[in-house]
This record gives sequence, C-alpha cells and structure tokens, in this order.
Amino acid sequence: MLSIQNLSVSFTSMQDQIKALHQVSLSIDRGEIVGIVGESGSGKSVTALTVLGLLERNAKITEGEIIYNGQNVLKLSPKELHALRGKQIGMVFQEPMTALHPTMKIGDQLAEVIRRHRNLSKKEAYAQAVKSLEEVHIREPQLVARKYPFELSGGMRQRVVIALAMAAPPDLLICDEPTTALDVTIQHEILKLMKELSNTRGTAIMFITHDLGVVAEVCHRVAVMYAGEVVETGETKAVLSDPQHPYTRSLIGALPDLTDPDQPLQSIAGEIPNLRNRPQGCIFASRCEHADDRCRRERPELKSWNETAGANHGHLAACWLR
Ligand SMILES: Nc1ncnc2c1ncn2[C@@H]1O[C@H](COP(=O)(O)OP(=O)(O)OP(=O)(O)O)[C@@H](O)[C@H]1O
Repeated sequence: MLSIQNLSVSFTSMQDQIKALHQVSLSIDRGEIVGIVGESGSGKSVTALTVLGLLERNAKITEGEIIYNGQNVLKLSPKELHALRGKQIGMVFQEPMTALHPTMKIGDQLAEVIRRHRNLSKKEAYAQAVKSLEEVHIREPQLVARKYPFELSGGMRQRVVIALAMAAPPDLLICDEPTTALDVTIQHEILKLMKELSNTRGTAIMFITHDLGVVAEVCHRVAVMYAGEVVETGETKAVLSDPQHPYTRSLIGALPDLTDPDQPLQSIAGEIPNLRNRPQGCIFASRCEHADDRCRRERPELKSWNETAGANHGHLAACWLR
C-alpha cells in the first residue's frame, strides 16, 4: 500500500543544511501496523510529514520516492495532496486539541466531516457521528456528541480524533505519538482500539513512537530509526527478541527493569551526530562500543545477514558487525 524508497530530506536553516533523513526505505501493507521507533530527532515525524505532503517550506526532498496505492505522492499537486489527506490517509497526533475545533460541539464536528465524504442529510450525518463515537467505545455517545472538546478528558478527546480520522474511512492512518500524553491505562485502551480498527476495517497504521513497550503491544513490524536512517527493521517479535543492531540493543537496554528497582538506568553514551555534516561511515559508529575502522569509513546497507532468501522474514540491519 505504501512504499517509501531511499527518501532523503534536508532542511535549510540560516546558512545551514540539516540532512534530517538519509535514504529511508520502508513499506506498509494493507491492515498492517508498522511502528517507527527512535529517540527524539531521529526523523520519525519528518518521515510521516513527507508522506502527508506537510513538510515545512524550508524542507527539500533530495532523493527517493513514495508510492501510495500506485501513485507517486511526491509528484502530486497541493490540491491532490489535500484530497489524499482528507480521504485516503487519516492523521492522529499527540495533542488531540490541534485536530479539534475548540468552539464546536463534538457531534457537529464529526457530522461535518462525515458529510464531506458521504452524500448524507444533516440529520443522517449526525446519527452517523453518534454511531462513530460508539465505534470508538465512547460510552453515552449521544451525551458526548453534545459536548465541547474542553469538556472531555484527554483519552476521550483522542478517541474523538480517531473517530474523525476514520470518518472517510482512510486506507492508512498515520499516528504520531498518539498515546504519549495519556496515562498508561488510557494508553492501553487507545492502543487496543487502534488494533481493533485495523483488524476489522483493514486499515494500515504507521505508528510513530519513542516507546518500545508500545511497539511490542501493537505493531506487527517495526523500523528502528537513528539520526534520520532506518538501522534495523523486521517483525516486531524478531527485532525485540533478537536485535541485530547495537543501537536497537541499546534502546532495549535503556528500558527500566521493573523487577529490579536497584538496577541503575542504562543510557546511551554520546550524542546523535551532527546532521549538518553526516559521517561517511556507519551513522551509529561514534556511539558504538564495537565500531572499528571499516564502520567509521563505509556506510553499511540495510540488509539481511542470512544468505538464504527469506530466511530472516524481512529482518534487516545496517551493521557491518552483525
Ligand atoms: N522545519 C525544520 N527546520 C529545520 N530542521 C528541522 C525541521 N523539522 C525537523 N527538523 C530536524 O529534523 C530532524 C528530525 O526531526 P523529527 O521531528 O522528524 O524527529 P523525531 O524523531 O520525530 O523526534 P521527536 O520524537 O522529538 O518528535 C531533527 O534534527 C530536527 O531538528
């Protein structure tokens, strides 16, 4: 459904060029939930914004292509991109208030979006809006439909945003840290809801998060990003239980051990490299305790380490030493 190939994106800021993405490739099939995980600044949001055609004006796509349902997204006009976002690709961001009209009642907002996509009377659209609140498991949907966004809790608002995003209904939902601001119980319920929507409607989901626990809970596959590159990708279970890239191992190692509170928290030594001047070798070499001369000199490709075709079920890593 979605295939991103060798995507590189730079930002011009003052006199500088920040190379935020470097040859990023990833794909998402129908009904699949694919996680993009990495530290702050690794390029997760830039990847999503490029697919949505929402990059800021100082951004430049320097190479690559994005094919969505057979069409090259990077060649679409602003009008076509707008239509794509409205109808085929839904969006859910961390802060639900950014997607909601603050002075319009929930039911009216939903009904308006529904009418944009379907030829329904106002009354029919409103009834459909109430139904869509029910579908995202909002109790007393009639009552909630009559409320304003500020009258709802954060978790309820995010459910409303999901209902709005699903209204078209889209083939692909792009979610950028949708549960980060919520407490863990609500987070779990929202994740369960997303899994259910994906299962019942076949909606594909690009799920951006910095939280490996969330990836383990919802994602079929995951792409681990570091400093604008995908360094490892594969089925979630395989990547988390048998990580091949030292960065993925560090991320997993940095998770707190709940069974041993005395265990000191591990952090990843060093800093993300300067994106103005990307190193020529492995992007993680400066923070990798195993790096040798070759790692500093040559950039490893994202590839399987087992020669037998398909042996790793698409588990790929960009590391010379694996
Ligand atoms: N408009 C912009 N101008 C200049 N640099 C930008 C711009 N937008 C993003 N960047 C840079 O691109 C890089 C990737 O940013 P991005 O927001 O994709 O990271 P992220 O992985 O989503 O991080 P976070 O988890 O903090 O949202 C960062 O170095 C960021 O500073």
